[in-house]
Amino acid sequence: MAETRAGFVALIGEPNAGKSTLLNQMVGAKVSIVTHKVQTTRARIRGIAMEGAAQIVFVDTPGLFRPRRRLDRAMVAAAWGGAADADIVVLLVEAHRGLTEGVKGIIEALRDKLPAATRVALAINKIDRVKAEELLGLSQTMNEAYAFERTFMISAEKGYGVQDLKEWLAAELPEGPWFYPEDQIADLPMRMIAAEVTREKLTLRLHEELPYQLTVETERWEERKDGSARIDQIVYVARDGHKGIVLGNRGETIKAVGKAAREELTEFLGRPVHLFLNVKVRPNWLEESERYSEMGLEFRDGD
Ligand SMILES: Nc1nc2c(ncn2[C@@H]2O[C@H](COP(=O)(O)OP(=O)(O)OP(=O)(O)O)[C@@H](O)[C@H]2O)c(=O)[nH]1
Repeated sequence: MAETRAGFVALIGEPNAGKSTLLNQMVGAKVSIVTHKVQTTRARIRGIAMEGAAQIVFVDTPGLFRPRRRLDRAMVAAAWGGAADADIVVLLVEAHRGLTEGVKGIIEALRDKLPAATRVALAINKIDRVKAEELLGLSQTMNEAYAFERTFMISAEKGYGVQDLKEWLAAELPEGPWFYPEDQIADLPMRMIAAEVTREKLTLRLHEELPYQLTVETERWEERKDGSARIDQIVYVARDGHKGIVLGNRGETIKAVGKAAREELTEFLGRPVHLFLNVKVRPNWLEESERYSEMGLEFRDGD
């Protein structure tokens, strides 16, 4: 059997560049649309693609725009954090817009914010919107602005060039075991999305009180015969005191969070959801699993 490979790929680009469309093409599931609704500051998984013996884990980078407000700045910092942790970064630009001010800003940040060794490829998207001769000029202009390791011409919507990009990524990722068993990938995005929804509701409810050291995992997902879904999640906190904050007075905080999350999930899935939240204290979870939790990966002892 061929050597397995696995790694993280960050897709970056201006809003509207086509990141979700490209992801859907490569992952083959409409998962990224949903995650739009959930703005959080951590990098997380947008989707996982298998290509031959390689597992490509796409991490999300919340919009890389020019930040004005403090919150926006924090999100952008987190986005670059996600990119810095990636094995390969792919910058997606729009063929008909070219080297815009926004793209220039991103390129500047590529130099300033990422370790020098970071591998960066360019994907010129929406090539269906321009003439072939314009593309060569654009490719040259872009490569003068930054020394990209490779340049791909694609149309995420029509699927042109997407397979080439995917095969190249697969071949370039480090050798190593997969992060997920192949048969778990199918429902993984849903589990993660569900965890993100709950984490978002906790954030909304707790504001500054929210313990930084908090993570949500979907532990169980059961499809029921009556068409509803039962979802069990664990909210991990690092200290006893944090548990009290998350539960709230007589459990009212966690109840409200559960209700809001259940309503959103019910709407999203289009069927009834029974959501069970359990708050657990696990003092060292952050140290045990830092890289994994930052990436939105589930971490199990002994793995
Ligand atoms: N013509 C053309 N349109 C495309 C292509 N790829 C994406 N689009 C369109 O561009 C728009 C933006 O695509 P998205 O995939 O939502 O872009 P995004 O980068 O995820 O956007 P944000 O979530 O705002 O960051 C959508 O209307 C897509 O249909 C392409 O290859 N050709």
